[in-house]
Amino acid sequence: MKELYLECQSGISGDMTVAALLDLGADEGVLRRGLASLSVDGYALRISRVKKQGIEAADFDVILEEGEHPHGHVHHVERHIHGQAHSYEAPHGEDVHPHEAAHGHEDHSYEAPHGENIHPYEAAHGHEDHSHGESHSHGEDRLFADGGHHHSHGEEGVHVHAGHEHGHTHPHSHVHRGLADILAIIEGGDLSCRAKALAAKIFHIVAQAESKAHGMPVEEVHFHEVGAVDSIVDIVGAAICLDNLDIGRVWCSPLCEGTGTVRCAHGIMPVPAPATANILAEHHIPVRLTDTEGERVTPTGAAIVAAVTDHFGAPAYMRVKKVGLGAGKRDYPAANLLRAYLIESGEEDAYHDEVEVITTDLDDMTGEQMGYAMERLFAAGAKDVHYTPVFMKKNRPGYCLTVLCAPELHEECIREIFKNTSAIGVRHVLQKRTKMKRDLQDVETKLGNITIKRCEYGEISKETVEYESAKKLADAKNIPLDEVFRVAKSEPLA
Ligand SMILES: O=C([S-])c1cc(C(=O)S)c[n+]([C@@H]2O[C@H](COP(=O)(O)O)[C@@H](O)[C@H]2O)c1
Ligand code: NI
Repeated sequence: MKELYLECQSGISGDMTVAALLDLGADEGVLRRGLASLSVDGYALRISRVKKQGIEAADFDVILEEGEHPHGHVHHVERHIHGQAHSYEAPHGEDVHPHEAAHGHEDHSYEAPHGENIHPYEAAHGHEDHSHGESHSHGEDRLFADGGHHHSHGEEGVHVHAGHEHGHTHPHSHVHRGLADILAIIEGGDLSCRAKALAAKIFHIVAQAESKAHGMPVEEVHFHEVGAVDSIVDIVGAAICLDNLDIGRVWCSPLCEGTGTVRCAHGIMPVPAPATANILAEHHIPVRLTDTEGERVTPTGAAIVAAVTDHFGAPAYMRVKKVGLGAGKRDYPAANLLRAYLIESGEEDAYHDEVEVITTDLDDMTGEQMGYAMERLFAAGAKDVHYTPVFMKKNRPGYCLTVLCAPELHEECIREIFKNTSAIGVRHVLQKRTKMKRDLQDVETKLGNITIKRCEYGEISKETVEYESAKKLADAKNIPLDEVFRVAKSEPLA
C-alpha cells in the first residue's frame, strides 16, 4: 500500500495539492484526460515549474478562457460560491471589481493594492473601461445541458458581487451550479470509481461548510460558474492524482494557517475564511495559527485534507521514498510550498508506535459519574482508562484520571473528559511506545474453543489465555475460571 504524508507548513489549497501530487509522479496525461472528460469547459490548464524562494516546485494553474468571464479576459479564476439571493453587501467606498478576477492584463500581477491581502484568484484588476454603474437582477432560471442553471440578468434589482453593486450595459449570463449538478458532472466523467467517489466526498465537505456559513440547506448552496470551474478542476484533479498514485493511506501535519483578512466574493473575511473554519471544526483537523499575514488554508485545501487523511501528525517513523513540491500562488518570506512525501510509515515496524497519555485530577465527582465518564471514554476509542487514588490540595482525597489513546483520537477524548467530568483542564503528552507483536489464535481444548494471545518481540515470546474467552467457557460449562486456565496451559496448544 502506498502512503502519503502531507506537510502543510505553508497551508494547503486545491492547486497546491494537485501540483505536489504531479511532482510526486502522478501522470499528467491521466490528469488532463480525466479533466477533459468532464462536461466543463472554458478553461485551460497551465502546468509548469516555478521557483519559490529559489526552490523549484510544480505549479498547477487553472486559466479561464476568453468569453468564460463576463468581461471577456483571460484571467486567473475567481471563486464565488453563494446562495441564490445575490445579496452580498459591499463595504462602503470600496473599489473592488465585482468579479474580483486577477486581471493583470499584461502580467497577471497578484499584487494587491495597498498591501491588502487579496486571494490571488480574486485580486482587484487594473483596467479602467468597465461600467459598473447599473444594477441588474437575475431573470429566469433554467437548466442547461452543461449541468448548471443559467441566470440571465435582466434590468431590475441588484446583483452584488462582493464589493459593490454592479451592472453591465450588456446582458450576460452566469451558470450557477448546485451540488447535485456538480456530482452529476463528476459521475459523467471518464474517471475511475475511486477518483469519482473521492471527488464527490470532497465536494460534499465543501458544500456542507458553505451551507453552514451561509445558513442555507446544502441543496441550495450554489457554486458560481467560474468558481465552480476552479473548484471542479482542483478537486477532481486532486482525486485523479491520488488515485493515479494509488495512495492507500494519508498522514497529514497540522495545517499552518495565516492571520488577518482575505477578500473574496463576499467581501472581506477573517482568516481562516468561514467555510475553512467550518471544515476544520467539523473534521477535527489540527491547525497551527501563525502570524503570517494571509490565507494559507483555503476551503478546498481543508476539504481535501478532511476527505483523505487517516492520521493527523507525522508517523512515528517513516522512510521517505520521494518528495513532491506544489507551489502556492503568493510569495511569503518562507517558500510557499506544499510538501508531499511518498513514504513507508514506521507502522510496518510493529514494535513501536505512539500513544497520547491524558491525565487530570478529580476531587469532586461521585463514583457513578466517574464510572460513566470511563464508559464514554472507552466508547470514544480510548485504549485504556484508569483512576488512581491521589491525595490532593485542601486535604481532599481524589482520583487521577488517565486515558491512553491513539494520537489522532486525543481531541475527541479530551472533549469527552470536559463533557463528562468536573475537569476544566487536562495534561496530555505524546509518548513513544514499544510493544510486543500480538496475534490472537483460537485453539481447541478438551473444554472447547479458547483464544490464545501470542506475543513476540524479537527472540522473546510468550502466550497468554484471553480472559474473555476463558470466562465464556467457564460460564458455559459452569466450572471455575481457574480450571479453564489450567486446562489451557496444560494442553499443548497447536
Ligand atoms: O465565494 C465564496 S462563497 C467563498 C466563500 C468562502 C467562505 O469561507 S464562506 C471563502 N471563499 C474564498 O474563495 C477563495 C478560493 O477558495 P478555494 O477553496 O476555491 O481555493 C478563498 O480565498 C476562500 O477563502 C469564497
Ligand atoms: Ni453571481
